[in-house]
Amino acid sequence: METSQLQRRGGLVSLSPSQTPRSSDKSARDLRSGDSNLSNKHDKDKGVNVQVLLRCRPLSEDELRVNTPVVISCHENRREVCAVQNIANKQIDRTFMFDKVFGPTSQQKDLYDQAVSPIVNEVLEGYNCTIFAYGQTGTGKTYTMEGGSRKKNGEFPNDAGVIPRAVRQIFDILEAQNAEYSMKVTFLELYNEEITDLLAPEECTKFIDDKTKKPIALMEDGKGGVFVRGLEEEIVCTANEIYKILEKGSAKRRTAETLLNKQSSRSHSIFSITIHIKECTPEGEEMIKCGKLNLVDLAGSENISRSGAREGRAREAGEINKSLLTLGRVINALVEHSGHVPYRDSKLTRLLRDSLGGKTKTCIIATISPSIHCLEETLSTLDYAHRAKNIKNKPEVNQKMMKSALIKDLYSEIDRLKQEVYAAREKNGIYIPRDRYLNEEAEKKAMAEKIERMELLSDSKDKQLMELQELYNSQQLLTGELSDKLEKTEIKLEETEHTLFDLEERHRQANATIKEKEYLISNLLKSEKVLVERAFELRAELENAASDVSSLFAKIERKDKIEDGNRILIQKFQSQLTQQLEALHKTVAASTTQQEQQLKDMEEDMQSFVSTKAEATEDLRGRLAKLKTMYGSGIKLFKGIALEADALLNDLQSSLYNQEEKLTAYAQQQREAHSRAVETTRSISKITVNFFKTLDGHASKLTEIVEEAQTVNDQKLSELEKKFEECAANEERQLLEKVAELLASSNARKKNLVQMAVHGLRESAATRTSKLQQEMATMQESTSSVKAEWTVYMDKTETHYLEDTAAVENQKKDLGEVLQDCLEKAKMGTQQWRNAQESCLVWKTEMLLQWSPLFDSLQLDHEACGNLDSMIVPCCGDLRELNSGHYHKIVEITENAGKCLLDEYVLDEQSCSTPRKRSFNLPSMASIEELRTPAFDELLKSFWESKSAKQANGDVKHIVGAAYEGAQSFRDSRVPLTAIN
Ligand SMILES: Nc1ncnc2c1ncn2[C@@H]1O[C@H](COP(=O)(O)OP(=O)(O)OP(=O)(O)O)[C@@H](O)[C@H]1O
Repeated sequence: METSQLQRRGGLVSLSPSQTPRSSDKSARDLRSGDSNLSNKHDKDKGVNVQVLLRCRPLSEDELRVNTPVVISCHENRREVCAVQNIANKQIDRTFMFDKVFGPTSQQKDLYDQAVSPIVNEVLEGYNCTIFAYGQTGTGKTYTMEGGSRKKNGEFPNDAGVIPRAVRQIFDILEAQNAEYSMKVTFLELYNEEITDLLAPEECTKFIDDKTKKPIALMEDGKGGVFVRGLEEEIVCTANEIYKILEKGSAKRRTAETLLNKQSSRSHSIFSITIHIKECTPEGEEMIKCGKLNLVDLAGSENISRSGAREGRAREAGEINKSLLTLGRVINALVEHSGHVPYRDSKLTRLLRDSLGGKTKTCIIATISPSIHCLEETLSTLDYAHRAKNIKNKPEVNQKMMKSALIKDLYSEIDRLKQEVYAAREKNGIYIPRDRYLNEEAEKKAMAEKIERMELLSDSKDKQLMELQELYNSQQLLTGELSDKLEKTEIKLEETEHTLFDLEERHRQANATIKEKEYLISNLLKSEKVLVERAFELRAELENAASDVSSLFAKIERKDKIEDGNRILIQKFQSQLTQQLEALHKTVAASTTQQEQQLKDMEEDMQSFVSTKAEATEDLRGRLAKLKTMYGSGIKLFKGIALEADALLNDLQSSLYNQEEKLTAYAQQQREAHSRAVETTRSISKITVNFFKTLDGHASKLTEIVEEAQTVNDQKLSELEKKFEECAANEERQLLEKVAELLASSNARKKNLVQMAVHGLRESAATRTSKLQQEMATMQESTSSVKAEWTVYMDKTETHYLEDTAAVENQKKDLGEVLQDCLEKAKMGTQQWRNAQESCLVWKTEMLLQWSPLFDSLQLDHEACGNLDSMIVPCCGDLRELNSGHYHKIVEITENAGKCLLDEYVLDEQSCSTPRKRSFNLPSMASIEELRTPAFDELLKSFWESKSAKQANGDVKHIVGAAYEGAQSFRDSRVPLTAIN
């Protein structure tokens, strides 16, 4: 009954609802128990470190689905957490040690039993304890503090968090102890630096978002503590009541869906349980023990961009982060023992002031995610929590109050309130009890003094305010400018973000391109290597080709040398030919001159002969005329003349025969000489033609060699070109198309180079060949022209020769004709002479017949054969007969048609038969008269006088009898006489 009364009265405890029961309370100080004093002193002296637990949640289903890598490993036994970090491709492990570590597989119960349960016990011992969860959004703070699901059908769920478990434990202990207690709970929310009472009645909460509604103020109690004015305190008697309150309060909490948590708490929440427990001292005195448990669920620290917070949510996140930042700064200051701890910078730190560096026992549960995507925040949380470990609190157990004192306090309070109510009800004015009035007056006085001081302070503060106002204004302006700038900067930032995004995209693309390029480059390097190898091979091939080309050049040089030798040979041959031709020319000219000379001589001879003959003929004519005259003048003379004429004619005939023989011999000689010359010329011509043929053969061979060499050259060059093209094609095929652009130029250059070289070689070879061919053509032309000239010359020479021969033949023919004419004429003369002789003989015979006595009386003096008296000349055929004196010869020369005929009549004196007649043709002579010339006589005379004539003995076949005086003219005559029969 008493317990329930206490419980019911719990809300009347003088501590303000949010006010932490403070061990330093003046009223309570005297009521401290001796035990508590001891333990408090111990804690006070040493200080107790804030207990830091670490909890790592398991990967969510979504994370498991996408196989999110885990970078956190928890070693619960070693109380270590290891974060695997990858910086600049280097794996760096960071290990943090905490008071307790709970891995992803840890259960709510484990955490509670190991870490929270002892704290709850301490609360029941009279300590103020705070448990708060800190960590990145979505890492399980709410899950840890409140739990996953609510109690169903009265069963306590496995995933129930710290708060329900603590509530249950408290009630379980209190019930087990059968203690008298009162318990009250408060549940507030700190959202955007505004405190909201989550347990306020509905009417109030529906205006919670109303901006005009004054928010709940956080007040200083003047003793270093803070309290929330007007915060609802719910007095609870059972655990279920608390659960309901919790449910109701939690439902009111501001949550929102973020990228990292579907139901993210956007505010800090503080759930406080204050317990007053009645205790009895051994002396039987009733004491009241007070303990308070603050269960704080902080909003998650978050990366705004990663959590996807925008606009309002971004501001939220900003505020959350701001309060957490202040919390961090407070922790830092406490750890570093800085003089100033910036509790006042945020409401969160003001509310938690006693829990951090104060007299409260504090436990921080740091929650983290094992995902690689949260590593940055996880490390920050780990750093943060690890640092917080060093915060030292000086926990003090709350002073126990005697129940009577407490009741007394409460009664006085009630009285005060009653008097106030009474005064207010009875009087129109203000009525307060005298004591109170006095007290208040004193307080007023003190207050007035204070106010005075405050006013002075206020004045100075006003001044300061004015200054600050000015400063504020200027700052405002500055802020305006800055906000403009900020806006611009934000716009710029946005643009920069866009640009950055683009740049990142580009960077990504560039990276991809770089990778591609790297791949390409590696391929390129490979192909380059292959190319280099190929280039080496090609170089070797080129060197071979170069050596081929040089050997080709050497061949061409050799060929040039051969050609030069050929040229020299041709030149030599030309010079030799020219010499030979000159010699031939000279020979021909000499032979021509010789021929001409011979012809000249012949002409001269002929002329002399003709002239001689003409002279002789003239002489003969003269003689014949004389003979005629002589004939006419006397018979005596006739005989002599006839004889003379006969002799003359015979002489003439013989000389003519001689001349004919000589002429024939000369003609023969000429013919032979000519035929020899012709033969020589022919042989020379043959040799020359042969030489030209050989030359032609050589030239054609040379052309063939040149052509062969050119074909070989061409073949080799085309092979080289083909090889090179094949190589190039292979290389090109081997290379990627992308490399082709790079290589195309080098290939083209190489190709051009080789083509140019090949072209140049070809051109030079072609020019050389064409030059050679030209030379050959020129040589052939000159040879053919020389040949043609030679042929023309030969033809001309032959024609000339033929013409000359024909002319000679003609001349010979003419000569022959002239000779024949002469002979005929001589014959005619002889015939005429014979006729004349015959007629003479006839006449003589007649004469003999008539004048036989005359003949008988004629004494032939053979010794004096030249006797002009002798009319009968001995016969040329038989001198012995003549010498015998038995024969008499009568010569008769007749002339008929210009031809002389000499008839010889031989008379045998002894038989006196008819005289034998022999006829001879004489060279032509006009008349028998001509025989009687002094030359003829002289001829005969010399004839008779010469020994040879005397010793002739029959060798002399023709003797022309003539007058002694005419013999001389026939002596040199070479015209032979021809016997007719
Ligand atoms: N240890 C755990 N075991 C199983 N599930 C967990 C655990 N911790 C967290 N979760 C789950 O993770 C999700 C997010 O947890 P919770 O809402 O508690 O995160 P939070 O830190 O409170 O986030 P916020 O700061 O945004 O409020 C919840 O669905 C919760 O069930």
